[in-house]
Order: sequence, then C-alpha cells, then structure tokens
Amino acid sequence: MAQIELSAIRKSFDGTDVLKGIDFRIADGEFISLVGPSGCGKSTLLRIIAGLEPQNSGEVHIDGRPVDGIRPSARNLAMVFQSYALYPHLSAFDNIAVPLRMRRLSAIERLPLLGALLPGRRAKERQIRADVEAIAEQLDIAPLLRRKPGQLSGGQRQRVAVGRAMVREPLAFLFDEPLSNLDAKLRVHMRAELAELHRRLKATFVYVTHDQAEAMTMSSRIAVMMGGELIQAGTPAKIYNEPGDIRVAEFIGSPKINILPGRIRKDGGVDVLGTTLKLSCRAEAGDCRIGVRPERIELGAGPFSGSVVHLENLGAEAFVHLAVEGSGSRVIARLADVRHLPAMASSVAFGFAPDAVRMFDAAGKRIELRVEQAERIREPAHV
Ligand SMILES: Nc1ncnc2c1ncn2[C@@H]1O[C@H](COP(=O)(O)OP(=O)(O)OP(=O)(O)O)[C@@H](O)[C@H]1O
Repeated sequence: MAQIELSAIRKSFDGTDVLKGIDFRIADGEFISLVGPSGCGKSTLLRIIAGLEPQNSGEVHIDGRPVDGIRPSARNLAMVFQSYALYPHLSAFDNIAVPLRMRRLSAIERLPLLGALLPGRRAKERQIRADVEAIAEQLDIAPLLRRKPGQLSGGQRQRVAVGRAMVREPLAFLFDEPLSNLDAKLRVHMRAELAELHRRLKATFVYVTHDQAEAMTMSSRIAVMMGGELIQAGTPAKIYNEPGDIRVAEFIGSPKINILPGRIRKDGGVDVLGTTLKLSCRAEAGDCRIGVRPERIELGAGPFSGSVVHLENLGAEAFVHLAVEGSGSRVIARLADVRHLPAMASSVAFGFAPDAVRMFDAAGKRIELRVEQAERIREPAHV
C-alpha cells in the first residue's frame, strides 16, 4: 500500500490558478477526504495524483518515488468516479474482470474466438473467475454478477465499480464524489460501507467530496480546500473543534457555526452585542468574529435574548432559530431535548460557556483566547 506526497503542486487552466501550491503528505493506510466548496480544485488535485492531469509545477511521490511523467495505468492507483464509468454492455462480472483480462491475457488471447483456442487461456480465465468471485463475495454482489449495469441500483453499481478497482490490487484508491448520484438514504448507508471497506482493506483511500458530513463520518483525516489552497488538515474532531480559519469553521458542521460580530478592546477584553465576555486575548484591538457551534448555545438564561423565528423539530433533536434582539444577527441553537421547545415568536434568553467560543480576526484567522475563570469551563456557566 502507499504513502502519497504532494509538494508545491500548482495548476492553472487558461491563465487562472486553480491550485496555488499544495503541500500534503498522505500516510500509508489513511482515509483522507479532500473537502471544499465546488470549484476549489479538489478533483483537479485528485486527477493530478492519478496522472490524468499534468501539474504546471510541483511533484507527486508515491512510496517515495517520483511519478510525474509516469502514465496513469503505470501508477497502480485505482480511481472510482462519480459516474462509476462502467461499460453498459458488459455484465457486472465482465466489468470487474476487465482490468484482470487486460493485465493477464495477451492481445491474441483476448480475441473472442481465436483466443479461446489458445493453450493456457482456459487456466487464466479460471483464475480470473475465481478472483472476481472472491471480490464479489467480499462486496456482497455475488448474486448480481450476470446483470448489466442498467439492471443494478445505484448502490450496487457503486460496489461493482469498487470491485473493478479492487481486483487490480492498487497501491491506493482514489474516489471522486462516488456517492453524489445516490439518494440521501443510500448515501448514508454507503458511507458506512466504504468506511468498513477501508477498515478491511487497510488501503490508502483519497476521497473527494463537497459533502462535509461524508468527510466527517468516514475519514481518518480531512483536508479542507478553498480557492485552490489547502487551508487545514486534521482529524474530523480537530477540524470541527479547532478550526484554524473561519472558512473551515463555517464549512464543517451542520447547521453552520453561529458567527457574531465582536470587538477586541485595547485591554484584550472582548465585547459581543453589548456584552463583555469572560475571555481575553492578546490580539490587537479591533473588529473580530465570534463563532459558537449550535449545540453550545444554551437557552433559558444568559446575557443575550432573541425571538424565535423558526423551529425545526427532527424528532430526536431540534434547531431553534433566533433573531438576536438589538442586532441583525441570527443564531441557531441545537437542542437534544425536544420536549420543551420555546414557542414561535417568543423571546428567549441565551448564552454560551466561555470555552465554547472560537474567535477569528477580521481576516478570518483564528485568535487564541484565555478563559478568565477556569472553573467556568467545567460548569455550564454562561458568559
Ligand atoms: N479542463 C479544464 N479546463 C478549464 N478549467 C477547468 C478544467 N478542469 C477544471 N477547471 C476549473 O478549475 C476549477 C477547479 O475545478 P475542480 O473540478 O478541481 O473543482 P472541484 O473542487 O472538484 O469542484 P466540484 O466539487 O464542483 O467538482 C474550476 O473553476 C473549474 O471550472
């Protein structure tokens, strides 16, 4: 299996910089998600790793060897596309067998009539059959091998595409939004399947998605890309809890993190919507932005108040949308207990613990904070 190293990768299309110098190391056996909004360059980066697109500058190393200039098929990486790129006229069996036949049979042996007469072809076909059936067994598609792609569901087609990638025993699997054609329920199911497949294969997976929930639920690490740059990489928990940039904070998490306008005073204190937080920082005085995740907003007490403008009760949890009084800000609170929801249009007091606050400067970079009273971190006290 493979370690993949990207150094200073740059790419432009028609004079527009799409990748602006990407440095990233993917360890052997990791499940890495490249995540970011549409157009941020994640598919282009994946295609450069695969060798399907040349970079303008920078290097790709696989297992310590430079692969630039090596054609895609010789890189021994398997790519699973959004469209799965299955041959519609071939059965699932033959689709999975294609890479094996290409590799193990000579051009003459692959001829339909003449090839069958050649000595040794039968034994090779028997081995190919055994290998395809073993993979199909692993993916739970053995009963479907005779069907053509048009007779399979989206999820089954996806497994055939993964099977076709697996038979090649690649150094790494590259996935380009493989679940985006599936309906919402199947997507959730396939997430669990892919994570399970990764645990079983222990292979390196590089997975491109614009869906932060997919990235959060499957990956060992997430690399967040924006505007052609890789702005933060880390475990899902680290990315969620300790975003280094406001764009990461806002992209990861649903509902989105609440952002309120704040001001850093000369003495390092922080004011938000007329209230002074029990926090301080060493940053220069000026405007800042305060981020608080919806699950950290506490309703019923606190220095702020808002009127309920929308309620989303999902049964197991609820989202309460508040228009913050005296400002144009909106806040969403996530409630785990749906039995006592505030009424629509009612006025609700709210607050948050000091350690729930993530602060960003005017340029969006994270500012480290000091919580003034340490005991407040342990108690669910408000600001
Ligand atoms: N072959 C190409 N020629 C010109 N521009 C391209 C080409 N391929 C990609 N681009 C442009 O490069 C940028 C990055 O594209 P890319 O497909 O890598 O984005 P992405 O992050 O994968 O987006 P999405 O989630 O929408 O697929 C986009 O602005 C896109 O229009």
